[in-house]
Amino acid sequence: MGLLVDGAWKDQWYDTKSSGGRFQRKQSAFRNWVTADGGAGSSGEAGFKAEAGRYHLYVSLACPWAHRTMILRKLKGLEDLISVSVVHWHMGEEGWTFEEGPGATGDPLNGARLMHQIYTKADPLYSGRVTVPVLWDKQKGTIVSNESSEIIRMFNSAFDGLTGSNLDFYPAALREEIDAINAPIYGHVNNGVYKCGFATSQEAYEEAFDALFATLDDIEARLGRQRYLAGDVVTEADWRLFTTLLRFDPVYYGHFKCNQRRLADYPNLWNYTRELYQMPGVAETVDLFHIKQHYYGSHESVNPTRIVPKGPAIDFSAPHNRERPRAA
Ligand SMILES: N[C@@H](CCC(=O)N[C@@H](CS)C(=O)NCC(=O)O)C(=O)O
Repeated sequence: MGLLVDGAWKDQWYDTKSSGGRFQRKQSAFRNWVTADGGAGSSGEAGFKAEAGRYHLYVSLACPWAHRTMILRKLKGLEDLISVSVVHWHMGEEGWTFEEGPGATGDPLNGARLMHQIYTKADPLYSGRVTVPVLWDKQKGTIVSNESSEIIRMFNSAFDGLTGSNLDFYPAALREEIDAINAPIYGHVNNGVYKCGFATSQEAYEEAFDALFATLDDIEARLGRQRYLAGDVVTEADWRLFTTLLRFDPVYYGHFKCNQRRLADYPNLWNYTRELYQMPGVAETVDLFHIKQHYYGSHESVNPTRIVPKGPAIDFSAPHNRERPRAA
């Protein structure tokens, strides 16, 4: 684990000393947008027009942020238009690598050995963390974006003219509702589990833990009133939450000490997670081997023995009752 400083790699764990033991996630650096006509998006530069075969996605199958982009790529019918490289699950001293292994593809596109070489190819003097997902432009030879929340919005609409897809996970009429629910879920759940797991003071851990479970309690109640987070239809808010929920019992409950309750102890959340998992195409984006190997094997300060637990036994394919959300 490390980061780039003026284009040079430094092996360094997250700094929590200056923040009372709190893990603080840095802002993503590349914030351009692919758009239907190549015009600029809400940040960054113009010049990234949606075209078949032009863009490439770098992901880890372990990573919940990258997982969102893989789900949207699948559901929006973008698999033939946007190619993918999958990094090796182990993130060690050199960060993410293209070492080969089951489910890891290497980097046939750029021939890189390490993910940080993709960042310095885009910006030789880049300083910052080397994260996935990364959306790469083959034509310009640079990174379009390394911010998953924005990549999924590009996937949701920019390529519709090419794919003919009319599925909309960020419909105009629900945007306010989606943005309002995304905010606490990002802060207390998606990032909240990391704040628990990477805390280096008791106080920081407990603060994150309490906020996480208070938010899960709120969502549990909401899912007793309605089928999905923003109402009757699946939106990006559901996919953003899903990738964290999927990892909850296998990883966050134990490895990140998020153990007030298991996900399986929340009737609505657990049924909802299985419903989303069972939607066509979604299970194919899930790789529990990469997920468990990555977390337990890569975070040496959290799990020094790197032993990967065999359990728990979970059946994401078991029937759910979400046709009748109120009944739970
Ligand atoms: N804000 C980013 C976060 C991505 C992120 O933190 N990815 C993790 C993997 S789950 C990563 O690559 N971490 C490497 C590091 O922090 O050095 C996004 O949502 O795209």
